[in-house]
Amino acid sequence: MTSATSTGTSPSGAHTEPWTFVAVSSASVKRQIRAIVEREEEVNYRKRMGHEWTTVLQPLRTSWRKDYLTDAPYLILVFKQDYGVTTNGRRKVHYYKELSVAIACGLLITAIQYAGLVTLTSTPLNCGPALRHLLKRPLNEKLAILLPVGYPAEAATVPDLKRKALQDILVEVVD
Ligand SMILES: N[C@@H](Cc1ccc(O)c(I)c1)C(=O)O
Repeated sequence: MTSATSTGTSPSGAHTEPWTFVAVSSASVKRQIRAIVEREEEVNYRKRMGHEWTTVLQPLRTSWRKDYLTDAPYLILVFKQDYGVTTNGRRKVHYYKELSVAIACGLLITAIQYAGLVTLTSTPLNCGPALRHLLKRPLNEKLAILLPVGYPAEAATVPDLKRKALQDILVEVVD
């Protein structure tokens, strides 16, 4: 809850706040989300993604099986609002909506981490409409990301990812 509050302070194009955060703790809804995601991801991994994509993911040990969707106490689904609707029913343009939602997701991930919890950035391919429907979200909302949130399992391991060196990511322009 606190994480969503801090994320709601995120900057957005023309301050249109083009996001909706859906926090799911219901075990039965989490089960339904898992069924939708695993059904699509199995096809993604087996057919749609192709050899190059699945090969590059191998060190990260991802797969179509998503135990975390029912293990995690919370699933936060972030929806991007393609446009807003004013109180008198008119459409409101949402400027820079992709970038605004991406910034908000970054803040949310950071807030979760600062709260002592963990998450992962999951991007259920081709599941947006079914998840939007399940969660009764309106047509102007598109799923941007799904974050399972909780404490790490005792036996959890994470890949030992190396980061690019500072000189490879920072270009300084000085007088
Ligand atoms: N959406 C899939 C596949 C996936 C996974 C990790 C990743 O960095 C990338 I790029 C894609 C999934 O969530 O498993």
